[in-house]
Amino acid sequence: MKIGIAADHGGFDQKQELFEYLHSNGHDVTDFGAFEFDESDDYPDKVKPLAIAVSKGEIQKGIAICGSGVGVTVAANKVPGVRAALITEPYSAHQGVEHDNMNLMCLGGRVMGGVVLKELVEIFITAEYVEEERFQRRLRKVEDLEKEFRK
Ligand SMILES: O=C(CO)[C@H](O)[C@H](O)[C@H](O)COP(=O)(O)O
Repeated sequence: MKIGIAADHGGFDQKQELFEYLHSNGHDVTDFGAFEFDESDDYPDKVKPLAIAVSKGEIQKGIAICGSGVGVTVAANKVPGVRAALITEPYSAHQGVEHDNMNLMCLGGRVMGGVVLKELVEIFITAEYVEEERFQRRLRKVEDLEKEFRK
């Protein structure tokens, strides 16, 4: 499984730490930037390459971090095929994958840190989508929504 990670300035330090954590634990993880701290960078620019890679299926699990986690969530969900959510606690980190096939987990670097972030990442990357009819039906409806409003 390929994992991708990205952050703006609000999550830069946490992104560096999580990349090292995942890499040193033997995961296939790609850093999509930011590659240096720039307090004037903008979250849509920073999450876009990761969201595109998730959309193309090049990355199976994406992790995006900004200050609150809200900006990267909003931006990533504009890319077709991305199912991004802001995650702050363990239940949603696995249920979001099991029920909703969440493929991009968003985190707030200014509201969470350290061990909590690592725990949420562990839960997210180990969770698997459960192919039950009701979940499939709901995801088809999400795809229909996407198609309805696609230009
Ligand atoms: O949290 C964010 C968006 O939801 C961003 O990461 C920024 O931290 C936030 O917008 C604050 O921006 P600032 O330029 O650092 O004041």
